[in-house]
Amino acid sequence: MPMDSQKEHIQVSVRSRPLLSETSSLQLISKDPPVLLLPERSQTYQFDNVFLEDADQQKVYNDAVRPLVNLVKLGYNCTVFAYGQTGTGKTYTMGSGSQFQTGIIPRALDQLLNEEYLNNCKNEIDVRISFLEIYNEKVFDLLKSDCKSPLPVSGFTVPGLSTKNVKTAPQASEWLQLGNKNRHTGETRQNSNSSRSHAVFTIYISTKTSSEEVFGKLNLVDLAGSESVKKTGSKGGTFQEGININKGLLCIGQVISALSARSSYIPYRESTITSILKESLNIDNYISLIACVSADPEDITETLQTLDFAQRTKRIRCNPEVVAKFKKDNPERLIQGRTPMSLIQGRTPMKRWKTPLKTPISRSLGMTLLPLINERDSEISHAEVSLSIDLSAKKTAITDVQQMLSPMVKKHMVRTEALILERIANLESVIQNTLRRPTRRSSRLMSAESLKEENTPKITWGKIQDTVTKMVYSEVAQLMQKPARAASSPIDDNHNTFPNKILFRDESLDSPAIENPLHDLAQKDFSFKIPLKPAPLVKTQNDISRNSVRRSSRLALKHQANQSVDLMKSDWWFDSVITSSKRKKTEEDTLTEVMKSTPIFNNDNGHKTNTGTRRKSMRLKAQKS
Ligand SMILES: Nc1ncnc2c1ncn2[C@@H]1O[C@H](COP(=O)(O)OP(=O)(O)OP(=O)(O)O)[C@@H](O)[C@H]1O
Repeated sequence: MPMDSQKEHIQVSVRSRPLLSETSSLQLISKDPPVLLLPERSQTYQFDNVFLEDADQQKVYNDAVRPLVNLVKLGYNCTVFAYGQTGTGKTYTMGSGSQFQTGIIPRALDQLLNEEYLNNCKNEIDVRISFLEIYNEKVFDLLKSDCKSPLPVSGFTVPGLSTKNVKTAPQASEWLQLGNKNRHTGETRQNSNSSRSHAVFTIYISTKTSSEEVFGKLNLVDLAGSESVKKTGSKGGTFQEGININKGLLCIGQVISALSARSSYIPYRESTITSILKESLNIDNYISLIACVSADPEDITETLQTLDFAQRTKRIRCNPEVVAKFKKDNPERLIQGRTPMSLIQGRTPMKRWKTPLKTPISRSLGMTLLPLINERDSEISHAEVSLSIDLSAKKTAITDVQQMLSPMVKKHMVRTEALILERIANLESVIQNTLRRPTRRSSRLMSAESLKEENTPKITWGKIQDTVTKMVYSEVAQLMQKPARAASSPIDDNHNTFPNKILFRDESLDSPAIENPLHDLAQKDFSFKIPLKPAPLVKTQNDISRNSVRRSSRLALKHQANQSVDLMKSDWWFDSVITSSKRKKTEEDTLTEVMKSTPIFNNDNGHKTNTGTRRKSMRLKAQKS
C-alpha cells in the first residue's frame, strides 16, 4: 500500500510470530482490507497490513517500511516502531538483535545507501547514523566504545550522542552490529535473549541540490517488550527493568492517546523514551507501527492489549510536512513548508472568553488577564495529565508487584492450607479414636464376658447353695463325730470369705480355672453319710438346763451356718451331741464341751449367746465341790 496516498494516517501493521502451540487465537477473515478476528472474544480489528507467520522479512519491509524510506529522501521525518509483548519478534523484525537476520534496519540502510542509487544521484547525499538505547530510563550511546556511561538528556535531545558518517551499506551494517552487541539483554522465561531496553536507530539524510539542502530522518525503534512480571518471572534487577520498560510503554500509550484525541497537551516529558521520540512521534511525521503479537491462546491477554494499542494508534491523524528545507546559500532560512506542529508545541492555543466583554475597562482588564488565565489553564491541564500518567504508572507498578507477590502468597497459602488439612486429619483421627475407644472397650468387655462365661464353672446358684448346705451338713456331721474340731471349723472361719472368694473368682478372669474354689468344689465328692437320727432322749431332771443349752447352741449355729442351715437340723445335731456325750460323760462335761465348741456371739440384742450356759456350768461345778 503506497504510503503517499495515506498521508493522513498512521500506518499500522500486525505481525504474528510463528506459533508455538497447535491452535491459533487469530484468524484473518479478510485480506483486502485485512481484518483480524479473535474468535474467542468475537472481536475484529482492521489494520493496514497483517503479516501472519508465513510472511517473510522481505514482505514486511516492502509493505510497511520501503515507502517511508523514499519519503525520508524527500526530507520527511519518519518513524517505524515495533511494539508488542516480549518474545513476539520485535527485535527479529527490526533486525536490531545480536543475530543479524536482515530485518528492517539493514534493509533500510541498504535502500538508502544503495550503490546504484548513489552513483546515479546527481545530488550530494550525506548519510549519518546514531544508535542509542534507553535502559532503566538512562540513555546509552551504543556506537561509542565507552558505552557503559549514560548520557545526559537535555529537554528532548541528547547532546552527547555520537553520529557516524556512513558511505556504504556494509559500513553501516558494521556499526549496527557493534551497537547490537552493546545492547542490554537478559534472559526471561519468555525469551532467552530478551532486549531489556528500547533501542532507537536513526538514519539522517541530507540531500543537497543545486539550490537547496533537504534534511530527512528515519527513526527505527525497537521497543522493549511489554511484560507481565508473573509470566517473565522477573526478579531483582530484571524486575526493576520490567517496571521501567512498562512505564516507558505506558507513556508511549499516553502520547498516542493524546495524539489520537488531538489533545493540546502531549505528555512527552513523562519518560525518557517519549522525550527522545518527541521529534518523531508527532503528527508532522510519517509513522509506521508494527505491532508484534503471538497467536498462541495462552498469550491472548497480551495480544489483545497490543491490538488495542495498535487500534488507538491508527486513530491518529497525521499531517506530515517537510520539516526543514533551507536555502543552500542561507542555511538559517526556512524556505518551504508550514511551520511544523512540533515547533509550536509548548505554545498554548488562545482561548476565547465565553461571554463577550462589554465595558472598555473590563475589556482592557480581560485583555490583560486573558494570557495569564490561559497560561494558568494550560498549567492546570498539564498538571492533570502528568498526574494521571503518574497514577497510571504507579498502578502498573503496583500490579507488577502484586503479580510478583501473588505466587509467593499463593505458595504460602498452599503450604498453610496443606498444614491445616494435615492438622484437621490428625484431629479427625484423634476424635475417631476417642469415639471408637468405648466401642473397643465394650467389645473387649463383651469378649471378656464371653470368656468369663467359658471359664466360669457351670454351677448354678441352686447348686452352690446345695453345695454349701452339703458342706455345712458335712461339717455338722464331723462335729458330731469330733466336736472338738468345731472351733476350727471352716464354716466358722470362712462363712464370710467363702462367698467372697467366689465373687473374686468371678471378676478375675485371668487366673487359671483350676484355682477356682468352685471348680474344686465341683470336682469334690460331697457324698457323705448323714448319721442316723439318734433315739430321742428320755427326759431327765436336767431337761430345763438342756433346753437352755440347746437355745444357745441354736443361736451359735445360726450364725455359723449364716442362716442357711435348717435350725431344726441344729436341734437334731445338739440332741445327738448331748446324747453321745451323755453316754460317756456327765451333763457338766457335756455343757463344757458344748461351750467350747460354740463360740461366743453377740445375739440380736447385743448379749453374749452362751453366757447362761457358762453360768450354769459354773454353778454345777460349785455344787459338786
Ligand atoms: N516471524 C518470525 N519468524 C521466525 N522467528 C521469529 C519470528 N518472530 C520471532 N522469532 C523468534 O522468536 C524469538 C524471540 O524474538 P525476539 O527476540 O525478536 O522477540 P522480542 O519481541 O524482541 O522480545 P523482547 O521484547 O524480549 O526483546 C527469536 O528467537 C526470534 O528468532
